[in-house]
Amino acid sequence: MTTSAIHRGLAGVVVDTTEISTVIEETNSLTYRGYPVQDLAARRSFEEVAYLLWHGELPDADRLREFRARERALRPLDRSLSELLARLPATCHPMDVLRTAVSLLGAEDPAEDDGSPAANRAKSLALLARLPVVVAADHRRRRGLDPVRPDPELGYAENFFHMCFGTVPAPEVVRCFEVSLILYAEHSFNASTFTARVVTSTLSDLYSAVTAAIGALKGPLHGGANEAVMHMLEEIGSPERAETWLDEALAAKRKIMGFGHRVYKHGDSRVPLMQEATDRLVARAADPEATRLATLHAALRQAMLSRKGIHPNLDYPAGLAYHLMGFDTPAFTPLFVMSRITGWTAHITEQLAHNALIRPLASYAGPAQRPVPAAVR
Ligand SMILES: CC(=O)SCCNC(=O)CCNC(=O)[C@H](O)C(C)(C)COP(=O)(O)OP(=O)(O)OC[C@H]1O[C@@H](n2cnc3c(N)ncnc32)[C@H](O)[C@@H]1OP(=O)(O)O
Ligand SMILES: O=C([O-])CC(=O)C(=O)O
Repeated sequence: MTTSAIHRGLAGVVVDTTEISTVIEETNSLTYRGYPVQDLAARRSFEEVAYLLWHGELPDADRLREFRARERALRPLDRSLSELLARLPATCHPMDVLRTAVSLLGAEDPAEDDGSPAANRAKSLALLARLPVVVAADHRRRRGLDPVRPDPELGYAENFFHMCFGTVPAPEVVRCFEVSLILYAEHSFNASTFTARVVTSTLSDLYSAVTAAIGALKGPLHGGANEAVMHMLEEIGSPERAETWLDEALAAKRKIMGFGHRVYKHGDSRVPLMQEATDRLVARAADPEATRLATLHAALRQAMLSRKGIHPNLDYPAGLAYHLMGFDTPAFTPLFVMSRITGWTAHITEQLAHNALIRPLASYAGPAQRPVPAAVR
């Protein structure tokens, strides 16, 4: 079948409506359920933002208390998941660990899968509570350390540091992490969210949609870029090499990780806030290595702008921030998952509420119809 217009990568194609968030390219702005994300990041916790994305409104004090209590109670992992984690090869990428863990959680979920909004919200909350436990246990496993149990006295972000490192850093560091979680939570029909919606549109289950979304986020053109940014900074090595490295990389037609965006062409609305938070981490560290990395980071950003006029996306400052917080580079994209699970699952619910099977057309470019030759004997 031929079609008149082909939109490779679905660029510029509007495929559905959504009430969850909007990215306004012209004004470099992003709102979640109508609220500017910068204001949410300045005034609200990640748990409140998760509630907002799922329920459409911010929680009042009672609802927030109940939501937090339920999230904390759901954190502990079943033995089977802990055993599975221990059995995976140490070389397994943390995104593969997470994808496998979600698959197992789906296989073991005893809940009747009626796909109702209430059932899906309960599964979403369980994933929100448990994914950090998996990410932290895997982070420690790769360092040869035993897992640290979740602490129900600690908030979402603090508990995650506690499970990764056995301690909770200064409040400014926790806040910087929470800002990253809020900024990463939701971004309309990006590739991984769209993947989740495609899977959901076949009336498959929530775990299948999330497993597929993790696979889509892993790629370096999407969420995998935050990890790739750190590898790139390590490859460049020093601020003095930034310009020469960039010229060579562009001449070799390499994509520069953490730069460019399908929707924002004049800068990612989330970058200024994340960059400020990262700058605060650098100042706090007061460490020559952190200063050197930050200088290199700024030099590459400047060079990319002057050579190509291309701005950084959220993965650029987030990658450096996660490094400065002490996380291992391969764990950066799983941190993105811990946040985006909120957006993905909000979209799964929305897709189901007004479902239409997602099935585009293709313009055929293969050989014309021809007879099948006789079988070879
Ligand atoms: C949270 C997120 O997922 S944000 C995105 C994270 N991904 C990255 O950082 C990976 C690097 N960036 C990229 O590969 C791209 O910018 C994408 C995939 C994000 C967006 O791609 P598209 O919307 O398809 O932009 P497109 O590829 O058409 O780029 C337009 C032009 O800018 C160039 N360009 C865009 N981004 C980059 C980049 N990071 N490095 C070098 N050149 C780039 C393209 O080569 C193209 O140039 P051309 O017109 O001479 O061919
Ligand atoms: O919107 C996109 O295409 C990618 C992105 O920034 C995100 O998912 O946060």
